Amino acid sequence: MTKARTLYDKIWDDHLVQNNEDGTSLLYIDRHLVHEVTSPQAFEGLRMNNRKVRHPERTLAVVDHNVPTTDRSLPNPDPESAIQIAALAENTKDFGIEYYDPFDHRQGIVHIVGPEQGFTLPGMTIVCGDSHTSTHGAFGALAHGIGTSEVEHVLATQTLIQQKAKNMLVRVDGQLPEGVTAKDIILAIIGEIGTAGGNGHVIEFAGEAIRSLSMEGRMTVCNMTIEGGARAGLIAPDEKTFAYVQGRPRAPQGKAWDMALDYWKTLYTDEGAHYDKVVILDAAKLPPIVSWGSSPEDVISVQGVVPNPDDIADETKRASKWRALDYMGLKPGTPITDIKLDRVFVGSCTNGRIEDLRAAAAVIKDRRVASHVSAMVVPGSGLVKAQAEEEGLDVIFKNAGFEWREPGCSMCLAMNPDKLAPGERCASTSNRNFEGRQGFKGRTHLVSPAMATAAAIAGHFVDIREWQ
Ligand SMILES: CC(C)[C@H](C(=O)O)[C@@H](O)C(=O)O
Ligand code: SF4
Repeated sequence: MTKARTLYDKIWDDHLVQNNEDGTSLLYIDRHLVHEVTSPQAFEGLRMNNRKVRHPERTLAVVDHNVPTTDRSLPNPDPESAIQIAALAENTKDFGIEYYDPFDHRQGIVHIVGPEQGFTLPGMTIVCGDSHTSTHGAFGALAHGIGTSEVEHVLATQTLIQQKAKNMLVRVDGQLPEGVTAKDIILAIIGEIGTAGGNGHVIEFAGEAIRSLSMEGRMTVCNMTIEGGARAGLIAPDEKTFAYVQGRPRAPQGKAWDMALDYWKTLYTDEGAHYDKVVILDAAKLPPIVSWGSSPEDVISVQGVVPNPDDIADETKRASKWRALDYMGLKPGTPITDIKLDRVFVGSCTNGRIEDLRAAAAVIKDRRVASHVSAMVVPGSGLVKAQAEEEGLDVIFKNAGFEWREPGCSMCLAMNPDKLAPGERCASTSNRNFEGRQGFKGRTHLVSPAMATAAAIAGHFVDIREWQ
């Protein structure tokens, strides 16, 4: 009998080209996503070595981090960004790679575009010079971020040198209460395991609560796996996955679809397979979550209070959490619902998909954004934007006083004109809250789309479970 294997083991084995003497392995890479920030030097390297892209048809490029989310027919206000975008256009043209430019209706955040196009498929190895490539693990693909020199390596060879990670299981049992979402699941997991909890592991998410999530929700969970320190996150594909993929522009069709499906159905962890680490959570006990500090592990229930770092035994950790509170301008014991906001951002590759925008819009019910709050909704892609507009969500947002923008990374990170001013406090549906992430001295609280929208209207955090 063959050894019981995890889903990670299976995908790894199916892509292994060779094991090297130094303990590393050469893996075949099925799909390579490229964006403007981490690719320029890689293309430069190819030019210098007179090399071609090995498989242009397995490579897809899109611009996202540097694009303004306002009218793009105007010149880019940031010359550096304009150079970066022009470089991607030129590189993809020179090397024969498909590229979605800022005016293409398919343009958007790379991790939203891949799945939308059916470029992301179960069982594949997927890389991108971007840490949140873990998002694609929601399809049962082994997907992880790589550095710029590795981007060059994959462009040139369609392979990657990797060290096999350990297997970790995070099982979320039971059903989520009303108002509690995929975002709260992953924030709770990171709160539980810490930002180093997944170090050296690939995390497989399983359990009833994960199975019950839509593909969008699963992507939210896998997106933030990287914030838990893991190499990648994985969810075994099922009927929901197949239904999402079927009919997408780059998905297999006809006989190829049937063959793919047969293979995809073998992608699950065998009974009795070994995990090096196991964490179990009960979904029914999860509240809506708000981050209070400058790390995604600094999380608490919306019903809680800002914790007191003096309660932490470890001196270094205590000092770092005091520093976080100082940066955030918060005092221990303050109820989370007393925290007032200046800005609200709904978007990013964590929560910029259609389901997220629907959840946000549903909270509004003819109310308006509080007068002291400035709020914006940034669809994750042109296709998400078009779908939302078809459903009239843009009108709901605009009538409530939200800005409705063009797709891109936007205020998830301060690499384009959407930034917090120093001292501004933001409820954000993105994934990172470290110092300066959304702008110099900006203060970020990570929350779900419904929580962010309710906070925009109330002007402070509210418990979405009590929202009428
Ligand atoms: C700019 C890019 C390299 C970066 C990443 O790797 O994740 C960005 O997308 C982020 O979210 O911080
Ligand atoms: S939306 Fe944010 S997290 Fe996602 S790729 Fe862009 S910058 Fe990175």
